[in-house]
Amino acid sequence: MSARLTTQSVTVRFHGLTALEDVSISLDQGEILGLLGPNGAGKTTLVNVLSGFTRPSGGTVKVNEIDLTRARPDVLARRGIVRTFQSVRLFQRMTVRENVQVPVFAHHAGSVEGEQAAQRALEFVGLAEESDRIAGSLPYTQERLVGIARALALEPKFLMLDEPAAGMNDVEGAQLVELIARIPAQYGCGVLLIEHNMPVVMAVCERLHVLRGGRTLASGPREEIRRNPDVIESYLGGH
Ligand SMILES: Nc1ncnc2c1ncn2[C@@H]1O[C@H](COP(=O)(O)OP(=O)(O)OP(=O)(O)O)[C@@H](O)[C@H]1O
Repeated sequence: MSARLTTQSVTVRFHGLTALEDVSISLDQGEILGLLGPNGAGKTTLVNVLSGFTRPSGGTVKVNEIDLTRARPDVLARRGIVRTFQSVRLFQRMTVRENVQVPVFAHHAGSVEGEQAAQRALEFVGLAEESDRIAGSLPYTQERLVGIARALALEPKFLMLDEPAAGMNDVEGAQLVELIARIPAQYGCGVLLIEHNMPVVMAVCERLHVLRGGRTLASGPREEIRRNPDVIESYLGGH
């Protein structure tokens, strides 16, 4: 059965600052949902809540009917909820392959399946031939691809990508779009994509959820969001 990841009325407060208020989203396996909003809108905080790095002050996180609101990141990863980070930190002296294997082996220590999953992920992101290279010698874009391969090697049901194209040039960004678009078919997972680059978002996301000031501004199919006057005024600015 296909699974659905949801938040229901999630609120996060940090010492008086409300980072998220009453945010409800859903992500189905097999779809790509774009999460948009200006700086400070609460996008990363929502991903932190979904991946267990931040406990919400209110609301729930569920996969189907299973409540995972207070689950730790490793528990969520085992249940197939995996995220990447805005700034990837690789083990500089390890090889590319070892970097991808580390999280996999944390789940199934040293297994053949784990090795195979890491290999598949490296092939998928186009880095199989760089597997034996020392991670510290990789250019920036490839470093970011290793971060995505790491997450994919866990064979997630739900993958959250936090600004994966940040710092890439247009050609690299376009290649990444093509790669992200293939993730649901290849891995059968749902993808939550945080991305500021509007052409990237519009190219790969069927549905969008827009945050502003920690609240939901709009949510719906891409074409509807593109025409939404509130979104145009407050965020898209004519893009
Ligand atoms: N750990 C924290 N402690 C205090 N305030 C925080 C913390 N994390 C985030 N915030 C605040 O919560 C708000 C939402 O931040 P968040 O990083 O989620 O926004 P964002 O939409 O991801 O922004 P950006 O596009 O800049 O990454 C901001 O005002 C931020 O300063």
